[in-house]
Amino acid sequence: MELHVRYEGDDDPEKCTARRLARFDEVTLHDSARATPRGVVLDPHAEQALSPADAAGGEPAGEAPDPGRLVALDCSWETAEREAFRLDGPHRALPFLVAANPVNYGTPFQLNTAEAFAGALCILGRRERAEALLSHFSWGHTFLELNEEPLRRYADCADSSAVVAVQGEYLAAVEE
Ligand SMILES: C[S@@+](CC[C@H](N)C(=O)[O-])C[C@H]1O[C@@H](n2cnc3c(N)ncnc32)[C@H](O)[C@@H]1O
Repeated sequence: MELHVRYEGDDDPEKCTARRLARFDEVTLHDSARATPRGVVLDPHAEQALSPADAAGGEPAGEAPDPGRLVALDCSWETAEREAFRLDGPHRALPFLVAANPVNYGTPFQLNTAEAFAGALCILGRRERAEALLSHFSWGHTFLELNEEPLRRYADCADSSAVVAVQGEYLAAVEE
């Protein structure tokens, strides 16, 4: 599965996970929306949750980009408003997952780009690729440990509704 990043460049370049992943040839950076290829866009504002049904790249059967693409927007959370995600392809939000990176440790939903790709890859059944991505970060294994159970359960879901139902259990537990 190809991993693409619309790189905004408004965050600290020293801490930017997308830049680090690009240095290891794990992702391709693009400096405009036009230059960014169509794929499943990881968008926290999206109406629909990512599910294993998106494994074909979010395209109708027979029209999937081979081998499928995931796209993230790497920007600061201050500028990550709905309008910033004008990128081509079906938009999907990641379900309840907790950040493990030192900047946002323990915060649900607010993942960095490496965590977002890794979470998506696990849900889409590509756990080994997720582990490879996270191996470039000292905190990487912690993301998989913290989210072990939800990631396994989301990956067993048939579709987005089932993912949302599982997510509901974690949200209820947090609110207790
Ligand atoms: C806002 S940027 C912050 C990147 C950070 N500067 C870094 O160094 O990784 C994180 C990106 O990961 C993806 N992402 C993070 N959390 C997400 C969620 N809950 N649902 C969907 N995508 C998410 C989005 O593409 C989002 O724009």
